[in-house]
Amino acid sequence: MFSFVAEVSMTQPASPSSDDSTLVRIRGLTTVLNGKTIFDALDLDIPRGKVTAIMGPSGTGKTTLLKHITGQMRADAGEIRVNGENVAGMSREQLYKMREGVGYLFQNSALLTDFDVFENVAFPLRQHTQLPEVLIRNLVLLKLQAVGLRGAARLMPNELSGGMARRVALARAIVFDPMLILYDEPFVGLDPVALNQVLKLIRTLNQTLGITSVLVAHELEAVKQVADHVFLIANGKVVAQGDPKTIANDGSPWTRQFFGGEADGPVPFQYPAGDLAQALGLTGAAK
Ligand SMILES: Nc1ncnc2c1ncn2[C@@H]1O[C@H](COP(=O)(O)OP(=O)(O)OP(=O)(O)O)[C@@H](O)[C@H]1O
Repeated sequence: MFSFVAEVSMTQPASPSSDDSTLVRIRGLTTVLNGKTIFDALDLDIPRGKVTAIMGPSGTGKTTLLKHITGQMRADAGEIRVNGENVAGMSREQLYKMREGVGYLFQNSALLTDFDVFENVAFPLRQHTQLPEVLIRNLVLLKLQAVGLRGAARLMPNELSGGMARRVALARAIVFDPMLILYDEPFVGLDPVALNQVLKLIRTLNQTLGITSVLVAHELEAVKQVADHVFLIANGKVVAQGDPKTIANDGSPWTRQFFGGEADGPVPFQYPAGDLAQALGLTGAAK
């Protein structure tokens, strides 16, 4: 389970190999799941203090990549450095501390249904600190103010719209001022107004709190508005990258298929499978 808290751990000195402009450095990442190669010597740098979008066809490994970054899933080979520290080389305690510096926003918001908005945001503070009640109250109200929902503090999750729920989850994810926020499909199911509010919020938080943001998303128009840089991943590698406003027009078969929504192209429609006739027991049978 990811921690929502973030504190001092990410401020530890980075190793000499870390580059100040890169918060997450991925080299030669190789992952094979159930015999399928998900990442094939993937190299990728996530710039510090920017909004980076990870895009790619369904099943290409975007969520898996987020799990590798937090050490929730181990790769078969390669290296991931977060703030200069090698994730694979971390002890359980170091990993736990590193995760404390990461806010994670799930697609479904994952609010605790029996707690009101205030208590949802207060939850990580109560779980991980011994702060006095007055300080908890002030921290929670400030985070709710940041997402525009201080007035909704006493509402229950079932009284919130989808967009509001996502903003509450965001307030909770930033309650300890993380250095890195990972958003897994933050735009799914939002109406245009809520979508614009969430986009504005991601941008504002990124700028005002100096957070590094990584988002996995399929919506190119939304990504164009919020991201500084896009990585398009397919077949286990980065197949295109760049400024979101220009990447869609680079003319490569990958971007044409992915951003143009073409059914046919480098991404096969069929998940890899054996011979159909054999699977149906028809091999050798008369036609
Ligand atoms: N724990 C696991 N064990 C085995 N296979 C897994 C595991 N997690 C994911 N996979 C497989 O890895 C591949 C990548 O999954 P992942 O969820 O990372 O893709 P994604 O790009 O996020 O997809 P989507 O856009 O549809 O959400 C899929 O083929 C999936 O079936």
